[in-house]
Order: sequence, then structure tokens, then C-alpha cells
Amino acid sequence: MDHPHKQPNEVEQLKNQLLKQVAWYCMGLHACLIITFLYVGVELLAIVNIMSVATWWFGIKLLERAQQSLALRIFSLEVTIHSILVCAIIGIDYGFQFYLWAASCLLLLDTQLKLKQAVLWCTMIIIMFACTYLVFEQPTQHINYDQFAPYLHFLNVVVCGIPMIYTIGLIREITIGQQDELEMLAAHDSLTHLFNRRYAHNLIQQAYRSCMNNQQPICVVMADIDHFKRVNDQYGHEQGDEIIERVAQCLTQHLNNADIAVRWGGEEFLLVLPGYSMLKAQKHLEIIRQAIEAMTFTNAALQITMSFGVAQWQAKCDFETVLKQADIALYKSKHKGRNTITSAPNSH
Ligand SMILES: Nc1nc2c(ncn2[C@@H]2O[C@H](COP(=O)(O)OP(=O)(O)OP(=O)(O)O)[C@@H](O)[C@H]2O)c(=O)[nH]1
Repeated sequence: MDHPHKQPNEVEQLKNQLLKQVAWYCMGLHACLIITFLYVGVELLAIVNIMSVATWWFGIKLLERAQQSLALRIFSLEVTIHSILVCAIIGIDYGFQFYLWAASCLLLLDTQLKLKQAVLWCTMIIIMFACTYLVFEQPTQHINYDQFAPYLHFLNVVVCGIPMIYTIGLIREITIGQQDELEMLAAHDSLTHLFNRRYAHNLIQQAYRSCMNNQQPICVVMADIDHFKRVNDQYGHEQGDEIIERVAQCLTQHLNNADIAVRWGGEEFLLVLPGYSMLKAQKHLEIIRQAIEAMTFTNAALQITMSFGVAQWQAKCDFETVLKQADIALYKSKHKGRNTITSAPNSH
């Protein structure tokens, strides 16, 4: 069940905007048709179009009140009735039956309608479209401008097709955007935007395999903010969060594209440095250590430091083992008084 205080869905808002655009387009179209039908002497259809303008206007008001599902059903019903009526009066030569395709597409956009129901209704509309060719071949009222029928037919197909392409294209974009966002959310930690532990696992294995294949060294680093509990207690949890964020930014700034930075736990980070020998990693970590030590905050009294443990990932060694080596080295850094880098002994 929906939570009464749930956030408005961004995608639904986008869809609403898009539907409003389409609705304005359709309302304008019907307004033009009022004039057209008056001009060609089919007053009944001019009246039908006046009713259509009113319906689309009402639908726009529903969209403005975020009643998207009801608006879509009304739009779809309007288009269906309208197309059938027009075909019943002037026949199918003018191509108004194609709006039934648009009506079925509109109904499919109603996500509150169960897929089975939507498919059933859409199928019925498409069957109605097919029936127009059997039932309305002979018009009940002839228009004096029969010679324009092929052009109007052509125009109707195009006019009907454009919003369909536009709508489906935009929904495609929304879907791709959503997929990217989901992938991003699944891969990254929300506070630091670094990779999360679960996602990083495969990346780390890939980096390791690539280094082993190219006979390159690779280092694994465990890093932990010092006395973070004290910082939290003294300056508050929010300040603590800001520190974690800033440390993550600092790490990212000092890493290359191929390096992997992971938020491993609360104030604990894992770095995987492909192509780094132990010496190169130590030098690089020293730059990072100094950068973190030099960080300033709004509260001038606040200063933080970070401890590091680094291990070189040897061939035929599994990740858990090298991680443990880096972890033990980190523990030693803490033991030595923190704000320092320690290398795992068997990694030289
Ligand atoms: N603000 C904030 N604090 C966190 C977060 N995750 C963990 N912590 C806190 O980080 C602190 C970690 O404390 P400890 O593991 O005892 O280590 P420490 O105080 O950093 O001490 P050392 O690691 O020994 O230097 C705990 O108080 C956690 O509540 C977070 O996302 N935000």
C-alpha cells in the first residue's frame, strides 16, 4: 500500500508533464477541426469537436491535480468515441480511424490499470479499428470536398503518429534514465558516492585478473578515520557525515581512473590500486594522508587524520587473504598512534 507521505515520483511527474503537452496538442487540434468541419458543412462533427476540446481541457485540469490515471482513461475514451463517431458519419476514407491506435497507446500509459486489463482494453480498441473497415465503408454524410480525402487521410496518419512517436520516445528516455539511476544506486554508497562493498567485489576481481595477466603489481589498502567516535560525540553525527563525505572526495581526487575506492564500512574505506608497486602505493598514500590532515572545516577547531594499512596482492593469493593483511597493517597503524601508513610485512 502507498505510504500517505510518500515523495511524489519523479518519473510520474515527468510523465504528467509530457501528457500535458500531448493534451494541449490534442486540444489545439480539435479546435482546428471545429473550424474545418464548420467550413465543410458537417456541423455535427464540429459539435463533437467542441465536446472534445472541453474533454481535453478537463483532462488537463485532472493532470494538474495529479489525477493521471483518470485523465488517461478519459482521454482514451474521448479519442475512441470521437474516432468511431467521425468514421460513422464521414466513413473511413479520411483516416480518422487511426486515432484508435493513439487511444490504445494512451490507455497503456495508465500504470494503475493492471497490464492484463490494459491489454484487454487495447485489444478491444484495435478490434474496433479493424471493424471500422467493415462497418463504415459507406459514409452516412457526404462532404463536398471528397477530392481532399487522400490528403486528409495522409495528414491524419501523420498527426496521429507524431504524438505516439514522441510519447513512446520520451518514455524510452525516462526508462533508460531510470535504469541508469538504478544501476548507480545499486553500485554506489549514497553518502560518499563511492562504490559500495557488494558492487565493488566484481570490479576488484577484474582489476586483479587484469594486473596478473599483464604482470603488473596491485595493492590493496584499508583506511580508517582516526578517533571517529570521539569526533561524532564532540561535533555531532551530521558533522561526522560531512567528514566522511569530504574524506571520500579527497580520496577520489587523488585516485586515477583505474583505481577503485570503496566505502567498506562506516568510516572505513578500501582502495584497490592496480599497477601500483608497494613503494608507489606508499608514496601515493602519504600524499593522501597529508591532504586529509590538512583538511579544514567550518568549525576551525576540527581536524581529522586517517590511518592506512597497505598490502601488495600477490599472484595466487585470494582477496580475503590480502584484505586481512591490509587490515592487520591498519591495526598496526592505529597501534602506532594513528595518522600513519603501515605496509603488510610479506608484501615487499
Ligand atoms: N556520522 C557517522 N558516524 C558513523 C557512520 N558509520 C559509523 N559511524 C561511527 O563511527 C564510529 C567508529 O568508531 P570506532 O570503530 O570505535 O573507531 P574510532 O572511534 O574511529 O577509533 P579508531 O578507529 O580506533 O581510531 C562509531 O561511533 C560509529 O557510530 C556514519 O555513516 N556516519
